[in-house]
Amino acid sequence: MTINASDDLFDRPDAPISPFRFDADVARVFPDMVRRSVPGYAELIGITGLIARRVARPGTRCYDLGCSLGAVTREILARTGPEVRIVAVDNAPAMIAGLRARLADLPGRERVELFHADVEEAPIEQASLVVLNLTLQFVAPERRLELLERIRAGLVPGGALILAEKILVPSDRGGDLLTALHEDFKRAQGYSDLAISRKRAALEQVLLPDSVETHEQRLAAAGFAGFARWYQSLNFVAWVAWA
Ligand SMILES: Nc1ncnc2c1ncn2[C@@H]1O[C@H](C[S@+](CC[C@H]([NH3+])C(=O)[O-])CC(=O)[O-])[C@@H](O)[C@H]1O
Ligand SMILES: O=C(O)C(=O)Cc1ccccc1
Repeated sequence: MTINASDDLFDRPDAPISPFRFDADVARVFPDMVRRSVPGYAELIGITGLIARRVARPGTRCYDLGCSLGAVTREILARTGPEVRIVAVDNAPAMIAGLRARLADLPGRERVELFHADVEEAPIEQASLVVLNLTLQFVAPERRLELLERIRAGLVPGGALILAEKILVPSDRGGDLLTALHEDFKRAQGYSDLAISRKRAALEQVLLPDSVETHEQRLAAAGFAGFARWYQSLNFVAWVAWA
């Protein structure tokens, strides 16, 4: 599979039908799609690596849940020592296949284990870091707390969860402004109005964002002792939480 094609999926006459799926067409354009759709994506990945450098411990594992093509996995690999293992999980076959191909000639790849699995079924053990980078938003809302509880239970002392999400903004002047600015951002990245509105429709029943308050209440309810919000760009937010 050739990866790194530019994302014109939602402009094509054969544009993906709703609902949005992480299939081979999406995998092919994913790096371009995510970079042009998530403001500050590169920074999000880079700082995740810096957090990994601080919290990853020899003899433990770092989990990249919903790894797609492994941007987080590769960043953790670059920032951690030889005794740290990385477990990358995704339930989309095209993503796992794409990541396997990308790892083939990467130094340190023997530290990475790939799993084609649902994050809700993946065992989480001896974890010094678990990353949910733009993944929890695709898990059924009523099962999100259970997943966070399982993650917390799998963390070693001193371990951390990184959670990054598109957030639900209030329908008020500030929230509407963030939503409009996200569309402006996409337009400035070269997406057409048609592509933007088709993708919005395709994601509607699939990507179900929670508000900042819901996320923070859930982190507390899952038993995390504390958290810090370390990133926001428009309607994208990231936290680090510790057990
Ligand atoms: N239940 C599930 N189980 C396993 N995988 C899942 C599940 N639901 C969705 N996925 C997978 O989660 C990924 C979400 S993309 C993550 C970006 C990446 N983290 C990055 O840092 O580039 C975010 C986005 O596209 O907005 C996709 O690869 C899905 O197949
Ligand atoms: O495009 C969006 O609106 C997003 O929330 C980001 C995104 C990026 C890649 C796949 C799905 C959603």
